[in-house]
Amino acid sequence: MQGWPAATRGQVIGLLGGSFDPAHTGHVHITRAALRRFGLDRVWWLVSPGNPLKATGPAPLDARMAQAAAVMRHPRVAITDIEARLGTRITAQTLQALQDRYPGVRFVWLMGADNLVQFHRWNDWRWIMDNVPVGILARPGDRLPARVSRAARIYKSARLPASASRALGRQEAPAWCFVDLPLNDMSSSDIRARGAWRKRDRAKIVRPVDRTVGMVND
Ligand SMILES: Nc1ncnc2c1ncn2[C@@H]1O[C@H](COP(=O)(O)OP(=O)(O)OP(=O)(O)O)[C@@H](O)[C@H]1O
Ligand SMILES: O=C(O)c1ccc[n+]([C@@H]2O[C@H](COP(=O)([O-])O)[C@@H](O)[C@H]2O)c1
Repeated sequence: MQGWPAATRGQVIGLLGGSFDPAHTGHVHITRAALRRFGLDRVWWLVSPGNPLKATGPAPLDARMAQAAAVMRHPRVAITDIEARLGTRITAQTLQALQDRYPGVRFVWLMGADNLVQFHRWNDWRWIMDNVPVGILARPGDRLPARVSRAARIYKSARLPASASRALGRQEAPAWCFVDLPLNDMSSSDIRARGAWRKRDRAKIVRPVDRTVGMVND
């Protein structure tokens, strides 16, 4: 979307950061689950200029934004290039900038279980835990490793049971919650490995690379 998404005081906004290189049904699936399970008013996708821990850069931002907008169509979900606008790619900095820009709005950081496994390698990851509630969504292969990850162990006492997940956005940080959900095994790296993304003229792709997307969005 162009410009800054609207939000009003007291709203709970889930932030799903990602390379989205390309976006796929797994992203759609967890976004819809997050809206429901974490009681969110909105979800904003933060299409990243580039993951600070990945050596190789993603496809051009415009192409990833267009693909993401084609895949994720939902009245309560906005596809944004907020990090490019802010000039940030480190999540802690992005969150701090958003808190400054949207006073009174409650943000929840969303991520798949694979990211919890290596969360302790992120820049200022403890700042994130201490300042923003975190919602974790199950991902094939990563449910168990996530639960025993370093971040999960260190912040064990801040874990909210899944039965209380809808309260996550109203909790004071540190608070995190892991929810199980029907698994979706899509991944961007698989799509890239199949040549279904990078080998095309990415700037022109505006339709979903995965035909099941229509069903998921219905
Ligand atoms: N199938 C999935 N199930 C659960 N979470 C997912 C799934 N796909 C992506 N995610 C989560 O969505 C966020 C953005 O993911 P990202 O854009 O990196 O896609 P990806 O498929 O993980 O890409 P790659 O394969 O290149 O690592 C991350 O928090 C990731 O954990
Ligand atoms: O801030 C960090 O150090 C950091 C390290 C790794 C990943 N992230 C963010 O995590 C999100 C998921 O990244 P990715 O590449 O797995 O889609 C995306 O918003 C990244 O910017 C952030």
